[in-house]
Amino acid sequence: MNRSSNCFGTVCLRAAGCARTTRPSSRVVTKGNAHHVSLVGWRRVHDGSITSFRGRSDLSKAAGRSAAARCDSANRCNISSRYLGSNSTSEPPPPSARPKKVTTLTIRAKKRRNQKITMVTAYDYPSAVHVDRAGIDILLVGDSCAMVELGYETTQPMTLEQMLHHCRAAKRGAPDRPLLVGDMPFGTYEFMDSDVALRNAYRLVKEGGMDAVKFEGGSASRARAVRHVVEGGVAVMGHVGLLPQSISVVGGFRAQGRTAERAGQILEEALRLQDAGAFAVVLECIPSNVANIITDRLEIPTIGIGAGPHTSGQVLVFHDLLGMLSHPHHEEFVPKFCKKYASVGLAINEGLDSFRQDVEGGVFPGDGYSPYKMSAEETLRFEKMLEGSLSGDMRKSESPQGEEIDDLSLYGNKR
Ligand SMILES: Nc1nc(=O)c2c([nH]1)NC[C@@H]1CN(c3ccc(C(=O)N[C@@H](CCC(=O)O)C(=O)O)cc3)CN21
Ligand SMILES: CC(C)C(=O)C(=O)O
Repeated sequence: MNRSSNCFGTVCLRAAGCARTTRPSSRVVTKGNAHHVSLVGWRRVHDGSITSFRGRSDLSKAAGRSAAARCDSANRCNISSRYLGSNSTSEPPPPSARPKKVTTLTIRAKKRRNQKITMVTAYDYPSAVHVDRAGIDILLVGDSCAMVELGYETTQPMTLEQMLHHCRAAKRGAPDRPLLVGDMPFGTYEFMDSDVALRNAYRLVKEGGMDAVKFEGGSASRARAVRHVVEGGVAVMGHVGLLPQSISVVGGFRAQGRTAERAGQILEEALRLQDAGAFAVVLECIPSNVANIITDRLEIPTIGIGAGPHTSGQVLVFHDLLGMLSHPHHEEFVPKFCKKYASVGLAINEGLDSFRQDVEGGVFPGDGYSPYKMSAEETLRFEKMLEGSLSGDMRKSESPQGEEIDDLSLYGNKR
């Protein structure tokens, strides 16, 4: 076993749940030829309380340095051991160290305490794991999935079945900590009969594993549906300003609320959604001053996208903020309000290009990536068999590796 993984199995396991380490948390200690990482510190957990931790892991010097760095980053990132691939999980994390579930109450409390709320979209297992690891408060399985994952030009084609498929994958990636919000797809909640909305909201909760659902729009009839769904026991996030699902009415993905009348209307819609029981509301593509006033007038938090810095929180699309969409098909949809925090698309292009070059040039796999060997004895038997000197019966003869195979895990590791 890689000695540095001790650190993940014991120390960082206890660190799961911390949001921020408030004292230095790791130190590589060298005594003669022995090295270990000493971890002692205090951390603030998600409910705001402070807790202490202490740990030690014996390491080689190089592994020590890298483990210390990884543990520090684990502390910062608030991750649980299952995401770190720990293979020494004999010691379960104490309940106090488990990641604390973000709830609608947590979100409301953050606004009251003047703490910014973070929300990022994720549509599948790996992106949900990443969003969870980064300590983001709210994971939105948004219907922008239709555009960034499924290649549609708008969000309108997304079906409830497609949404459920993506919700289930995201849920498997982030089952414990972030608040999971699923978008109600276009055509699943607008009917005058609010029971349709309630029925579909129940599906996102029961089959998709979502904690809450999001509706676009703040008309009186939309607010009635929101009230009905909240009364039915499903938390609802509202969404005003630019409503991408109504693109055929609006005419394009562009800013809203730039006249006094329209800004007043958006404020009214947000107040109506609050009154109907929404726990938060997204403000999309509106001027900063308008978002500021709406945030001030509302009791519930506002989550902005292209709405300036004064909202209670911010949301961005996963692919946009990570710079994944360097393909021209995507680039035309990346909004100008989006800051790119990474160039993942570039890294993907480079990786794929290198693979192609390596295979075409005969460089990959080479000896280094051809791990499966046949013993000299079996090679000889094989050669003889090919020469036709072995009978069919002998081919079935017990292989010396037969028992060993039983002892291997699905991934070929020795148990
Ligand atoms: N990748 C992605 N990111 C998003 O944030 C996002 C989606 N897709 N799909 C659904 C909606 C659509 N969004 C968008 C997309 C583009 C602009 C944008 O850049 N609009 C330009 C004007 C474009 C025009 O006039 O046609 C602007 O100046 O506001 C705004 C919001 C936000 N949402
Ligand atoms: C952009 C966000 C707010 C959204 O609604 C989506 O991702 O669908």
